[in-house]
Parts: sequence; C-alpha cells; structure tokens
Amino acid sequence: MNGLLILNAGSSTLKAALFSVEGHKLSPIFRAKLQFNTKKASAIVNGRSFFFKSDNKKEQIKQFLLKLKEEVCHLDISLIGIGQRVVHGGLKFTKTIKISNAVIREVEALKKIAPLHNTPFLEEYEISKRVFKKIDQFACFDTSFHQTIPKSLKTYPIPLAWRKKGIERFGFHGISHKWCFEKAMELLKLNPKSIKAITCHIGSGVSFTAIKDGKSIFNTMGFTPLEGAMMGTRCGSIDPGILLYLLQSKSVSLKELDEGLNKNSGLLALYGHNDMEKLLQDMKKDHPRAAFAFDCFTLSALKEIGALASLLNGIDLICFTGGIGENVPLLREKIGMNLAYLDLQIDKKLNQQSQNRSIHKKNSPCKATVIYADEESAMAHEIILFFNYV
Ligand SMILES: Nc1ncnc2c1ncn2[C@@H]1O[C@H](COP(=O)(O)OP(=O)(O)O)[C@@H](O)[C@H]1O
Ligand SMILES: CC(=O)OP(=O)(O)O
Ligand SMILES: [Mg+2]
Repeated sequence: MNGLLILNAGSSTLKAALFSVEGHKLSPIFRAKLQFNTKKASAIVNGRSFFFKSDNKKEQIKQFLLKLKEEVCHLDISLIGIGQRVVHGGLKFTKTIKISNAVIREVEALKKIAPLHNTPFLEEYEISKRVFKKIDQFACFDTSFHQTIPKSLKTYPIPLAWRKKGIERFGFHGISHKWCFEKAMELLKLNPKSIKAITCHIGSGVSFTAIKDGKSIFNTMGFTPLEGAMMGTRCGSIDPGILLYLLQSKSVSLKELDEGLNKNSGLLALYGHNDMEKLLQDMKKDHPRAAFAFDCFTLSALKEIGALASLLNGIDLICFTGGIGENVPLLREKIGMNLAYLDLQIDKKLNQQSQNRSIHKKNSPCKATVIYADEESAMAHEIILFFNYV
C-alpha cells in the first residue's frame, strides 16, 4: 500500500502522521509525537511510548525518525513522499513545493525571522534525509494561505528603504486556519462565499485570521510569528519603543533581546511556565500569578479579535482551534461573553466539549465552533493536490 508521511517540526514538539493513499483517498494510519521540553524527552509512536537515553536533541530526532521508518516497514507501506511543515515561506514560496537544495538555501535565509520554527525544521530535515534517503520531500508553508491579504493590510508604515528589504506582513498558522475554516464550513453546512469569520489558533503560538469569501484578509502575526496576541513564550505586540529603550540603555544584548521576546515572554514570563494545562490547575489552587496571567492572555486575545471583527464589519462565525483553543472552555466562555456585541451567544453546556462541534446557542446569529487543529491531515491533502496538479 502507498503511504504519505507528514512531519511537523515545532519548537517543543515534532509531530508526525502516516496516511495511506489510494488515488485521492487519504486514511490516517497512525500518529506520533516527540516531546522535547520535558526533563526526559519522550515519544509516542502508534500508541506506544518511548523514552530517550540521549539528551542530545539531534540524536532524539534521529531515533524518533528511525522508529517511524521501522513502523512504516512493519506495516509494509511504500512511502510516496514526506510532507514537511515550514513556517516561514518568505516572499519566494507561496504554495506547496517539492524540496530541493535551492529551496533549503532559501528557507535557511529565513531562519533569522522565524528562529523558533524554520530552525527546527532545517535540523529535522537534514536528519530525515539521511534516514529516509531517496524519498521525495515536500514543503507546505504556514504563510501560503495568507497570500490574499490586501496590500493595505500587508504594508507596515515604515520607511520605504525598509519596505524594499521585503519587510511586510506574511501571517502564519495558515495550514491550521485554512483547515479549521473548511472543517467549520462542512460542520455547519455553510457556503464559504457568504461568510465572514475569525479563526482563532490558540496553542503555543497564537494567531487570529479574518476570513472573507473563504480567503484570508488578515492574520495577526506579521513579518515574524512574534506579532499579535500574547503566547506561551512569546510576547506578541508590544511598544517597539521598549526595544529601543532596552538596546539604547545597553540593558540587553541583541541575543538577549531575541531570546527575551521569543523564548522568555508570554505565559512563561507572567506565570512561570508556558503550559496552559498546568496554569489551569494552579488557578484552581488560587495561585495568584496563574489567574493574572490567564486574564492577560484572555484580554490580549480579545483585543486582536475585536480588531479583526472591525476589519470584517461584523462576523457570522468564530472558530477555535489549537491546543488551548480546543481544550480550554473557560477561555472560550470569557471570550464569548465579551463578543455579545457581535451577536454571539455561547452555549455553556456545548462549550464544555472539545471535539469538532458547534458551541453556540441554537438561535445565536453568530456561530461558534471548536475544530481539532489537524495540521498533518491538512498537509497530506495539500500534497495530494500538488501531485495531481504537476
Ligand atoms: N487538555 C488541555 N487543557 C489545557 N491546555 C491544554 C490541553 N492540551 C494542550 N493544552 C495546551 O496547549 C498548548 C500547546 O498547544 P499546541 O497547539 O499543541 O502547540 P504547538 O503545536 O505549538 O506545540 C500548551 O499550552 C498546552 O498546555
Ligand atoms: C507559527 C507558530 O507560531 O507555530 P506554533 O504555534 O506551532 O509555534
Ligand atoms: Mg502547532
């Protein structure tokens, strides 16, 4: 049987999924996840857990990929390709492509503006090439879905010389936003052409997309995945004057500034950990910083949603996705309460559930859904479309 292996390299996890391919038909066979951020890195492959002896990240990736290969061979699957999630496609890459050395050189050049994402992909790709040898690999970009953002919303009001360097809004999490919107359309049996929607990807990274006629018209992440709402370890939008102040007063080096904004801000900075599940447990124990960080996180999300709702002149639908968007009813309830002005009424009982479903009250003019962020299935579909297109 033919199969397609999908790899999704993130800052703290490497997720994988294997699909069987029969013509256009894709069926998931198994999923796997390697978790880096724990004291002892662990992986789950096809339902079985593994712990790694080595604390070297590259060695863990190699062992994980070898396990995947073993499993693929054991199932007698012949791989027709490997799909890779690449977060930043820059100006060059606007759709799914076959990976070549030239592609890798371009992605390499974008490392500086997506350090948490393009770097782990490049590390993992080099290892996967050695493990899977001659199998063709394909890149799906987080930035592709946002090609339709109009110029007036892509352009930063900065000097022309800087804009000429290619500094503009790209938008991210596109694979997830597109999938989430399409699944919501199927679930609610709606015609995308007549819908104004906001998709909320709330996980380690957080971004919101305004969608009109099925197309992205704005994403709250910008030139890099740092802009927009507060995140797990990223600050989101802050006064750029703060950066100037820190640099001018020589309080931080460039490296410290980068690490501070990307790795040591967000929930981690305000609560002490970037794990929302842990934060919610601490909130129940009246941990003061947990409750404060949760409030900041919710309000930051609301500010972004409000801005997008204005761009769209009202919305028909809001969709929640991502590890937090799917699993934290309290966050959805708090957001919902502040969106009454958009005619959204969340049903408290339906909102307790986390699988793909609608969570609005029966007569609510504005609809709301929770959708599982299945970036791996979305990428597998993109690659099959690519095969049929070339
Ligand atoms: N059941 C849950 N309850 C609360 N938070 C959860 C749950 N599952 C995942 N999360 C949170 O989701 C976040 C990770 O989201 P995810 O979309 O998996 O991120 P990434 O893909 O960037 O690794 C973490 O803050 C994690 O604590
Ligand atoms: C683009 C981005 O922030 O991705 P993630 O949420 O997976 O970190
Ligand atoms: Mg993710």
